[in-house]
Amino acid sequence: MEETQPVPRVGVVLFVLKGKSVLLGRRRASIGESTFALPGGHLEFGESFEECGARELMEETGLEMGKADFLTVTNKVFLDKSKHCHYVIVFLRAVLADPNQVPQNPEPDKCDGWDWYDWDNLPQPLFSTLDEMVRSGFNPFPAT
Ligand SMILES: Nc1ncnc2c1ncn2[C@H]1C[C@H](O)[C@@H](COP(=O)(O)OP(=O)(O)OP(=O)(O)O)O1
Ligand SMILES: [Mg+2]
Repeated sequence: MEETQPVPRVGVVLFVLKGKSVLLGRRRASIGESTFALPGGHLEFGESFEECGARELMEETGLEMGKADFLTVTNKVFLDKSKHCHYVIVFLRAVLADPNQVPQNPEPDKCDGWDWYDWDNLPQPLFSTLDEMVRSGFNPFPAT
């Protein structure tokens, strides 16, 4: 019988910025359980990064994405207790279409809820990839 080899997948993740804050939610999922993470998910066949980001943001938070820019990309192998997987993760910076929108939690099985957190006072523990970026001095805000 032919065995399916695991392959790398593409994730698109958003730094949604509002003033000096970023949108984070506490994950309820196999990878990064209980950590604070950015909204995002798997790139689907035929999607642009922006389309994927806007779709995942709507599915996970009910928020409508406004302008988005490419920030960076990482190549990450997760050796989680429950699951081993490999992602190329594309990070975008985005703002909301309407800054007064309030995040909802349409997928309570995947997230405890979304809120805005001051970049200078982020909650702990952060999702591993985000934690590594913050520790390395990464800053998602546009240069002023
Ligand atoms: N905040 C994050 N920082 C870095 N990588 C992330 C982040 N969020 C997700 N990823 C990476 C690792 C995840 O396993 C992968 C897919 O995202 P995840 O949120 O687990 O999928 P999903 O359930 O939202 O996607 P789908 O709905 O498409 O199945 O992307
Ligand atoms: Mg997700």
